[in-house]
Order: sequence, then C-alpha cells, then structure tokens
Amino acid sequence: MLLCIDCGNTNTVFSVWNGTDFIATWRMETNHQRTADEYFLWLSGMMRVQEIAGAITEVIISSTVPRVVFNLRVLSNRYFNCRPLVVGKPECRLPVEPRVDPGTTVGPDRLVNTVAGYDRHGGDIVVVDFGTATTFDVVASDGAYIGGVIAPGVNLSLEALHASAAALPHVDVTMPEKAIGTNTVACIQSGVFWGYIGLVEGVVRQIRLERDRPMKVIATGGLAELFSQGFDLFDSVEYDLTMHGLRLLNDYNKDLPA
Ligand SMILES: Nc1ncnc2c1ncn2[C@@H]1O[C@H](COP(=O)(O)OP(=O)(O)O)[C@@H](O)[C@H]1O
Ligand SMILES: CC(C)(COP(=O)(O)O)[C@@H](O)C(=O)NCCC(=O)O
Ligand SMILES: [K+]
Repeated sequence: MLLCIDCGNTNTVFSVWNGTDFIATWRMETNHQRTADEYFLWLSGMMRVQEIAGAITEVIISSTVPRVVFNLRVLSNRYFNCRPLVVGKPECRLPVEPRVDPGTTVGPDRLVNTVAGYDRHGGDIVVVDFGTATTFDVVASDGAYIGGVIAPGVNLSLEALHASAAALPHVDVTMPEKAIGTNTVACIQSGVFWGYIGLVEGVVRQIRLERDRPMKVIATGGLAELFSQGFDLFDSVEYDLTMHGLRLLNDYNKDLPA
C-alpha cells in the first residue's frame, strides 16, 4: 500500500491507498520538531484501527515546509522500510516540466495540484488551493504549470488583523449576513469574506484575460466550500485533489523506465 504525505504550513495530511482504492486519511498539525518516532507512534495508532501499518510499502511526500522532510524520510526508512519519493527533488519526475523563470522553486503542493487537476479536467485550468496561503496554479493545455498567484490565506489575514490592531479580536471566518457590519466582529468577517470573494473573482478574471481563452477553475482546501456556497466562482470543488495528485505522481514515477 502507498502512504501519501501532504505537509502544508499549517496541517500535515496522511492518506493510504491500495492501488487506486482510497483506504484512509488522517490529519495532524505541522511541527518541524516532530521526530520520526513521534510520527510513527501517532500513525501506528491510527493505522491499528484499520490494521494497515504493516502493509505500507511505498511513501510519497509533498512538503511546503522544507524542515519537516528530514524526519518524514526517516519515518519511511525506519518504519516502512522504503525510500520515499519527495516531490520537487530530482528523483521525483513530473509528467511535464513547469515553465517558470529560471531558478524558481515552485511549491511542491502546486506541482501536485497541477498533475491532479490536469488528470481530472485536462489543460487550461486554474487550481485554487485555500491553505495557509491561497494559491492559484495556472495549468497550460499540455499540463504544464506555467505560474500563478500567491495571496495571504484567509485565516492568516484574520490573524494578522488581530495581531497588529490592539482593539481587534480574533474572529473565525464565516459568511456574514450583510456587507455592512454593525459591530466589530461583523465588520472583520465582512472584510475578509467579501474581500476574498472579490480577490478570487478579480484574480480569475485577470488570468482569463491574460490567457485569452476559457479556463475552468477548480478549488481545493478546507475553506473552498465556504466560498463556493451560492457563488459562481468555481467549476468544481475537490477536497481530495492533492492526495489524488500524489498518488498519480507515485504511479507515474514507478512506471518510468529506470
Ligand atoms: N474545514 C475547515 N474549516 C475551517 N477552517 C479550516 C478548514 N480546514 C482548514 N482550515 C483552516 O484553513 C487554514 C489552512 O489549512 P490547511 O488547508 O490545512 O493549510 P495547509 O495546507 O497550508 O497546511 C488553517 O488555518 C486551518 O485551520
Ligand atoms: C505558496 C505556499 C506557501 C503555499 O503553501 P501552503 O499554504 O499549502 O502551506 C507554498 O506553495 C510555497 O512555499 N511555494 C513556494 C513558492 C512558489 O510556489 O512559487
Ligand atoms: K496546500
């Protein structure tokens, strides 16, 4: 079985696959100080419930936090007895090379989302991922990542307001009933919610103008749902997009001639 690890700046998501069959998924907070032994203690507990720890034979890792990769490599070597594939490293090949400025390192999550989006929808798409940062990944007609947009994440914007303005409380993101807030909390919620709707609309409009062709917009990440309710921003919302991409990339690399 294959263990896919998607490490973001906030959360690390593990998922297990048997061939193309999805088996299970678990999520933990990202912490670069966590050791391989700590990962395994937690994972083996989760896996025991489904009796799969002994069945893992392959591991693929995508991490936007470079410092965690060392311990995740040790986890695969020590506990699953395999060398992991790490997205973004030369040994992990991509079906189509990104077309970006020379020397640019593209976030591995964005490369994985590109592969997954192209597999499900073909080219000429934009993948929007609501993580710690909100990323827009533009995928060309041949499946290449050709660039995109990085915006502050929804929760990051809320935290920044709270951290920098003495009188502003911490607020959870929700869809406010009205744009005109009549108390501080409602004002902040409105700023972030309607601000974000405008951000997504504006960025997508500009990308379509620049590309001068129709482009589907696919959303993923925990907060995608909030921005899709009642709005016409996305053609589809797919929570498993990154995990799907990791599984595809693993299969792609396995099938390559040595
Ligand atoms: N279903 C959800 N509802 C509300 N907030 C969420 C949900 N899922 C994630 N979040 C929040 O969205 C932010 C990004 O989370 P996540 O997608 O795990 O980011 P990353 O991939 O960068 O680690 C975090 O602040 C997290 O608490
Ligand atoms: C933009 C990101 C911080 C998003 O990461 P996440 O919110 O998923 O943790 C990550 O993709 C990254 O560090 N990218 C490197 C720069 C780039 O992609 O151009
Ligand atoms: K992400």
